Amino acid sequence: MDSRDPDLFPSSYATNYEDISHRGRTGIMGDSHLPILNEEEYTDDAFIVEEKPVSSIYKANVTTAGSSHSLPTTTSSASFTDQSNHRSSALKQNERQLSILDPLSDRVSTILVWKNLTVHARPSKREEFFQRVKSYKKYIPKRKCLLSNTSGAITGGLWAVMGPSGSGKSTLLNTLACRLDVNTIVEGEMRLNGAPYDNAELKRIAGYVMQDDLLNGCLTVQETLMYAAQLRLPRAFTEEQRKERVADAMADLGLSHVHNVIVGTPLKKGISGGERKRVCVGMQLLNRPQLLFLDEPTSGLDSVTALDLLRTFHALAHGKSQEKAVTIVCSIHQPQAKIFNLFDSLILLKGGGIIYQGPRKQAMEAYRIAGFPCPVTTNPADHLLDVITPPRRNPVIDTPAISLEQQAAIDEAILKAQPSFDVDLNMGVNKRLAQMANIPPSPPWHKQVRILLHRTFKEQLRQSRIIITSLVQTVVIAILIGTVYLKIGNSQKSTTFREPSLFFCAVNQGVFGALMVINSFPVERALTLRERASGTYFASAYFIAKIVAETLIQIPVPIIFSSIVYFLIGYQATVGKFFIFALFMLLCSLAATSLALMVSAICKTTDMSVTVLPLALEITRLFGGFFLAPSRLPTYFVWLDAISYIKYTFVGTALNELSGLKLTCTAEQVAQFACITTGEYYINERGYGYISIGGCIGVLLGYIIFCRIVAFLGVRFLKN
Ligand SMILES: Nc1ncnc2c1ncn2[C@@H]1O[C@H](COP(=O)(O)OP(=O)(O)OP(=O)(O)O)[C@@H](O)[C@H]1O
Repeated sequence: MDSRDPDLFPSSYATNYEDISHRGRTGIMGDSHLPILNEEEYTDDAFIVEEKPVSSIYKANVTTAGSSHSLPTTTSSASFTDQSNHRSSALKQNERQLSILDPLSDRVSTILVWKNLTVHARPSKREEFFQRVKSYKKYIPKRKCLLSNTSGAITGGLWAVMGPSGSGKSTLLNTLACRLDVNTIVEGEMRLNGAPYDNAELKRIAGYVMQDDLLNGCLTVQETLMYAAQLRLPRAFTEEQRKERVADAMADLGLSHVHNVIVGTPLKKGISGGERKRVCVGMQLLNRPQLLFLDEPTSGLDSVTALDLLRTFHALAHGKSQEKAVTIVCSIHQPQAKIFNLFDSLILLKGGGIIYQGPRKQAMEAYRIAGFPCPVTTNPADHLLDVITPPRRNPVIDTPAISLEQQAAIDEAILKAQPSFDVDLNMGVNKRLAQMANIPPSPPWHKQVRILLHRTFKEQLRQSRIIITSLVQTVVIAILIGTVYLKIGNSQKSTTFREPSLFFCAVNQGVFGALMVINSFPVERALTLRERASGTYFASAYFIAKIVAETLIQIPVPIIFSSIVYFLIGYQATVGKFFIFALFMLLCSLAATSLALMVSAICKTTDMSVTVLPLALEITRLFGGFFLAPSRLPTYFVWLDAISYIKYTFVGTALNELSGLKLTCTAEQVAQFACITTGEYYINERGYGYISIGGCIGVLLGYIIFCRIVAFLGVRFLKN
């Protein structure tokens, strides 16, 4: 069978191949008709394809490959031998492996090895339900295979994990970084410098930068890095040393010129996309990790920024000093040629299996041996993916698709064209003690609370526009309510205004705060989850700092509201009663924000939260004690009534205002026996007396504490 056998390559692909082969060969021979190449783009030796009898090698490969339908994995090319009982020969073996795998192996400090790694995803509850319904008694849970029996090693330098969309790049990265979803099952072994590792251990020596850059938009670059340094660096570091690390990270990443610029929010422009990505990397670099995982670092960046960023990564991976060299692993989608040429090594994935692993330059050689030399004018990264990605059938231009057999033969040929190597789990075992010895822990809990409190205050004050707007809104609404019910006095008529005005005040304070929390918390939660995943702080430290800072910032609003409303409406003018009224407004406002916090911590997304919260608010209003007096409430609604914080605010303020109230009557009202002289009459008539003022305060405090505990549990345990 020839490499251009029409059975193996349908017409369109054969033409394509013909073209590839022709151009490849003319390129080698220096055909003068070829376009003059941009030196930076094409000087890489990956493009210089040596002339060899390609077709014979390919022929041998595809003949043995047969017509297998299964996707290839590295196990087909690697023979695994357990050498744990032969330490010295294992070390020699290590060196040999490293020299095959990694051109920079002499300066490697951390080696990550995995063997027979398989990852499955369990079906979601919904999928499982439908599968059960469909198959009834014969139900066998169907798992989706995300990675199938892969083995490999990551050593020093800059690594690219490439592959078609859905091939498992992020899954491989997340598995190695111990960051998989909870619905996944991992089988196989992973070792770091010869020892099994877990998330906690990896956090100490590795960083992970996710695809989307979640950062605090209102902090500057320097502040962002400084807070990260305070939270992540060992407690023995002095403030000066932390500043030095931050300055170092900014210098390494080319961020010094924007150190004072805010990161930016969708409404307020800050640093550029590439700079945001650098800040994320900088945060991970602060504790000098030996390993850095980056998920799609160039996504969303223009080509110049992407190239610039990758040059920075290349410089970091090849560090100025051995101490500073970081092994960087990036998952990346079809990089441009200049970016591709910056990578030292490559892992090429397809359908959850590894098709190629080793030095980048060698990949082109393997493809050439397999019969697919890269044409000189083609981006090598595109070529690597094009060959392993079967073209889809296109009925419009009548392109026949490649059959599974043909594609499997191509994959097999590429696998066979690579030098085989053994994956030894003991690789790097001799480096372990020197590199991973006791790293001192980061700051204690109370210090984390202090740092986070400082950060939260700073963020809130930077958003002073929101605080000022909320204060202005409070003043305006307080004046409006005050003037609508202006000076109600003590006449018999005043009783028709007193309770509605009290209820309106409770509703106002009980809704305002909730709306602000519901919109902002889900974004903050996502950022917190990410920071905690990097081991930055404890969930409890974050939560306490958040609660304290927000409560302190929230206090002025109900106080200002009460001061305006109370005196404009003219409730009983005694100091004690005013303070009790203001206390109820404060508790009502805190109960509202606590409810909103709980809803958004449980619902997790803004969309879900804004659907659930209005229902909860409506219930608290409906059962607020005003539309339906507590004495007339049907028993089957008692439980809904019990969870309405507005009711306890309203009843509490009504008891406060009506007790001791003296009402005046006209002579006519006395003559008609229509004169009620005390507020207590209304307390009895409406049934407010079933609880005391202290009882209302106690219930509101209990409500606030309960909602905050549930919110904390949501933040602590709901991770996705
Ligand atoms: N937790 C999961 N549950 C179910 N399926 C999953 C899960 N994680 C990944 N997958 C599936 O596994 C396959 C590989 O996903 P992965 O995100 O690793 O691919 P990728 O190569 O990074 O893709 P892309 O380049 O498009 O981001 C996809 O088909 C994806 O839908």
